[in-house]
Amino acid sequence: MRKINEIFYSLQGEGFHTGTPAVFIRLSGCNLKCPFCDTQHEEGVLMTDEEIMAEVGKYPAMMVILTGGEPSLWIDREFVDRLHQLGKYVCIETNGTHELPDNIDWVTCSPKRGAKLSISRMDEVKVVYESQDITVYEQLPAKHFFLQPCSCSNTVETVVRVMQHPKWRLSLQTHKLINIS
Ligand SMILES: C[S@@+](CC[C@H](N)C(=O)[O-])C[C@H]1O[C@@H](n2cnc3c(N)ncnc32)[C@H](O)[C@@H]1O
Ligand SMILES: Nc1nc2[nH]cc(C(=O)O)c2c(=O)[nH]1
Ligand code: SF4
Ligand SMILES: [Mg+2]
Repeated sequence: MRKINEIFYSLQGEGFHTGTPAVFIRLSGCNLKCPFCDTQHEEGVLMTDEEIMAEVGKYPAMMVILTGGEPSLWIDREFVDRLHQLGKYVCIETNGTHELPDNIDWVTCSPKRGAKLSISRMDEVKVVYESQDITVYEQLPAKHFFLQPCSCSNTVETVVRVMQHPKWRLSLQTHKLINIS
């Protein structure tokens, strides 16, 4: 059984896959308490993997995004395999503090200040911009680097910082801009 906060169908709003239809599986619970966190994830219902797969199977999208809370605390290789058996491409949104199963297709790592990283593989880095030094993240082993305004509040500052550090690209939370989930 896994504690599920919500399963919903939307577009990936952020980062490299922005605009791609995806089923989101939001697992409940996190090991961090980021002051800016935009997600209420503590509530949830226990579901079997069969129930989760049945819900995911209702939607036509190929992409599944595991998020939370911190999904790495709650998922394993077998869970990812089951999604693969449904023909899904499995992405994860993680703070990077906990190891991941090695069969995930796409890893989005969003490092948090003061939280030590424990993962060695990531496809994209997505930093929530709070005026911190972003160059410390530039040695991470990712192909893509995104800087994301915090709660859509500091977009101009984020644009300026990206233009000063062109290794980075702007990630907007586009779902918030168009009022979808
Ligand atoms: C809610 S978190 C869940 C996954 C994981 N715990 C993590 O932090 O990566 C999903 C994404 O939203 C980002 N995020 C959280 N609060 C935000 C905010 N207020 N503004 C912009 N991005 C935010 C996180 O950094 C992460 O990239
Ligand atoms: N549309 C949409 N895209 C997202 N990308 C990452 C999200 C998350 O909360 O992890 C998220 C979300 O909550 N909604
Ligand atoms: S790690 Fe992610 S889910 Fe956990 S508090 Fe921070 S932003 Fe929210
Ligand atoms: Mg979100």
